[in-house]
Amino acid sequence: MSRDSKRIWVAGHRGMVGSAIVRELSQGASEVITVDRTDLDLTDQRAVARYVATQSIDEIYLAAARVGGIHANNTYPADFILDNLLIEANIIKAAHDADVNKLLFLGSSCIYPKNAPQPMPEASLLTGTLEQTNEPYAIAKIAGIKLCESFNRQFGRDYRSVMPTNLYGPGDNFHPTESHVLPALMRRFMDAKQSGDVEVVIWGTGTPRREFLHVDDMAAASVHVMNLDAATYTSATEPMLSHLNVGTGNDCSIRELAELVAATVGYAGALRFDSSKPDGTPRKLLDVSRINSLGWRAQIDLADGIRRTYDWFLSQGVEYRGR
Ligand SMILES: NC(=O)C1=CN([C@@H]2O[C@H](COP(=O)(O)OP(=O)(O)OC[C@H]3O[C@@H](n4cnc5c(N)ncnc54)[C@H](OP(=O)(O)O)[C@@H]3O)[C@@H](O)[C@H]2O)C=CC1
Ligand SMILES: C[C@H]1O[C@H](OP(=O)(O)OP(=O)(O)OC[C@H]2O[C@@H](n3cnc4c(=O)[nH]c(N)nc43)[C@H](O)[C@@H]2O)[C@@H](O)[C@@H](O)C1=O
Repeated sequence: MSRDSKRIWVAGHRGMVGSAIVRELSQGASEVITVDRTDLDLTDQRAVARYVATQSIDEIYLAAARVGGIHANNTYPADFILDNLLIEANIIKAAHDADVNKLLFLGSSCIYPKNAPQPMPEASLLTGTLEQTNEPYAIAKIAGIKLCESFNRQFGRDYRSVMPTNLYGPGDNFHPTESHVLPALMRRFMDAKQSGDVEVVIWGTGTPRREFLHVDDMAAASVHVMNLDAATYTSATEPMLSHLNVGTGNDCSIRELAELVAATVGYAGALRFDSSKPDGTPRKLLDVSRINSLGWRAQIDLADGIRRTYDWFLSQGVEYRGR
């Protein structure tokens, strides 16, 4: 079958990353297929098997997951481990059974040990203990990598994995407590500006460091990795036979991020750090030398990405909290 006639399923197409992957793929000649959660619950093994068996799929982008920030992960650990294990196991098994040979699994940089060397190379996987606030989610994501790796080893499949750093952009979740830091602060600063509040509370000490990648860069990286020829991907991921990091290679402190978001929103009040809230991992910066050497590099600078995200957020109307 020629590449032009590929039929590609994007699982999680309504999410921030899935919708960006759909936008990216729509620029090419492939046929992109999607199915709403109301028609297919991805935690339902039989339903997923039926769907994949009947769709003549060539490739799958597995961007569906239960996702949330530090508070959501810490509050709903059972949901985060169980839903993610079910979704990835159901889709990967259904893909294999239906002879879908190519799949891209999206993991997360939280798979690496809490005190991994910085920047964190792919080889630091399983070399130490995980951050407590998201251990259940991280274990599910590690299981996803190992599912792909194991189907490759046992059955010769071409199931690839990418480990994104912290992402942001259009389609993000702006919920006040369940979201990630960047959209949470964007909304909080906007609300504070509108109501004239003299200070805004930021969780934790402000000292943890994070790396932020715009979701359009993530979508471009996903398609880039999926389209590498098999020999290139395999040699790039050795000796793990599994995953590639995706990030910018730069990080900043939460305080610096907060200052940047406040400036973008135009909030001029004070920042108060609430150290009774968890900081999570002290630093999460990915070593992106492998993916860079394969011809992909992040394009969107953080200040520009935050500005674009804010413009998009404003365009959604004041009630928008997420999907
Ligand atoms: N956001 C981030 O900072 C990061 C994300 N990632 C990874 O990237 C991937 C995408 O994340 P992101 O786009 O941010 O997450 P979102 O929450 O924006 O999207 C997740 C998608 O999964 C779908 N989904 C969840 N559960 C089910 C289910 N039971 N049945 C059907 N569909 C379901 C959701 O459907 P619906 O919209 O209908 O609810 C949604 O479309 C995930 O694997 C995540 O772990 C990795 C690192 C950082
Ligand atoms: C993508 C990644 O996302 C989560 O891990 P995280 O990197 O800790 O991401 P976060 O965005 O939630 O927090 C980053 C930092 O920011 C601080 N912070 C300040 N104020 C707010 C705030 O208002 N909301 C949030 N969420 N954090 C805040 C917060 O205390 C922390 O120090 C996991 O789900 C993990 O599993 C995962 O994969």
